[in-house]
Amino acid sequence: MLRFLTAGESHGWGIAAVLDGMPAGVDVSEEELSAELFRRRKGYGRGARANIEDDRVLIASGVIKGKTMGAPICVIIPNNDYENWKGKYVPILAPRPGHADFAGMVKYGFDDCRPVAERASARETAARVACGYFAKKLLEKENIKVVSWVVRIGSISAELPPLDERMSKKEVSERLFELAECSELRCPDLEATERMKKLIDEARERGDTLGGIFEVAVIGVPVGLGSYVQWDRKLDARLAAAVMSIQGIKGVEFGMGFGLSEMVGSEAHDPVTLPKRPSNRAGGIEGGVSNGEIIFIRAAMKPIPTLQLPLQSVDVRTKEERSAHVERSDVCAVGSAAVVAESMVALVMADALLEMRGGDRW
Ligand SMILES: Cc1cc2nc3c(=O)[nH]c(=O)nc-3n(C[C@H](O)[C@H](O)[C@H](O)COP(=O)(O)O)c2cc1C
Ligand SMILES: C=C(O[C@@H]1CC(C(=O)O)=C[C@@H](OP(=O)(O)O)[C@H]1O)C(=O)O
Repeated sequence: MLRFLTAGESHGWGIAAVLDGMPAGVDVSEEELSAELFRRRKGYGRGARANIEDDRVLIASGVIKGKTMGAPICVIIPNNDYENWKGKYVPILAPRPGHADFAGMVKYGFDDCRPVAERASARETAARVACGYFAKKLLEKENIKVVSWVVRIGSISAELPPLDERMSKKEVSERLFELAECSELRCPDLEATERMKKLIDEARERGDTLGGIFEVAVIGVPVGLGSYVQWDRKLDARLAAAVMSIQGIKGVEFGMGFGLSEMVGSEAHDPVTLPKRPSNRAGGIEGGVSNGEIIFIRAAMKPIPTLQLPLQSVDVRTKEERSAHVERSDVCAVGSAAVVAESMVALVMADALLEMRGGDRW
């Protein structure tokens, strides 16, 4: 069983994670891990914090001579911003609508929302990406690859670029990913990227924020990961929970997802033909089990909750109406969320692979 826990607050000393259950013998490197962390941190629309952090990562345990040992892996990512916050306490007195502030404060009995904001923050996703890196390396040994790209920012949708009709779905996914890596928003449509950037600039000027939609594809998946025999073993349910757990994600669908509900069965389902099926409207999972096709996941992220032109809120001490707390923030982080989703998907896929194949060493 592959499992992980994270610890750490956004402006505390740092973020850490323990990943348990990685088999021995997987080649890993701090350089590659740092590159993954960079992919998450960068991106048009991110705030000033992204330039403060450099996400230098320490692998504190579980790796010897560049290979995993089968022992728990501990990763530590110091927060550079800690030096600027040390010894200071900035209370959050007016909960930000859309953030965890209000519900968290009531739940844990605080008299302001700062402790909530510190742990609810997506700074924690740096640790998820670190764990996801190890999962990706395990999957790579089985030629399974996880890729992602952004398809919408606010009201602007990407037109996915015309790709050669002779390309396989695998090649198409890989090409979309390559194009996404060239875009500051991780969107394969480079023309739409320019309009999306303008939309982000306009939102920033108005003191507003944006969300969007991204897609994740898992290529090279064998038949049989996950199971229909129990609800909590279904691969789609596990992947949906993993992606939904990312800060700001409000919807997840597989293949044609909600679109399938409008179709008749004869149009919706993918005929079974050998050696390959002609379509993949199911998105690679039937009955909670991978069916050998590419797994396609689409997820929606809501706009960032911290607004520079804030919504109405209430002072939690005086109970008087006032504007929500304002502080430094991202304007849009959909591309970063997509990288986090790749990591979460890789962790679920690696767990399902280990379940099916077993193995202490790889
Ligand atoms: C990569 C990433 C960066 C984020 N940056 C911010 C931010 O700068 N400001 C903010 O208010 N919310 C940000 N969020 C979203 C909040 O963390 C999230 O909305 C909040 O934790 C509440 O969780 P929920 O939206 O899932 O309910 C970010 C989310 C992600 C994934
Ligand atoms: C620090 C990260 O994301 C943070 C997530 C976040 C939030 O509220 O979720 C708020 C912002 O933090 P700050 O107020 O320090 O600028 C983001 O920068 C990161 O992704 O590394």
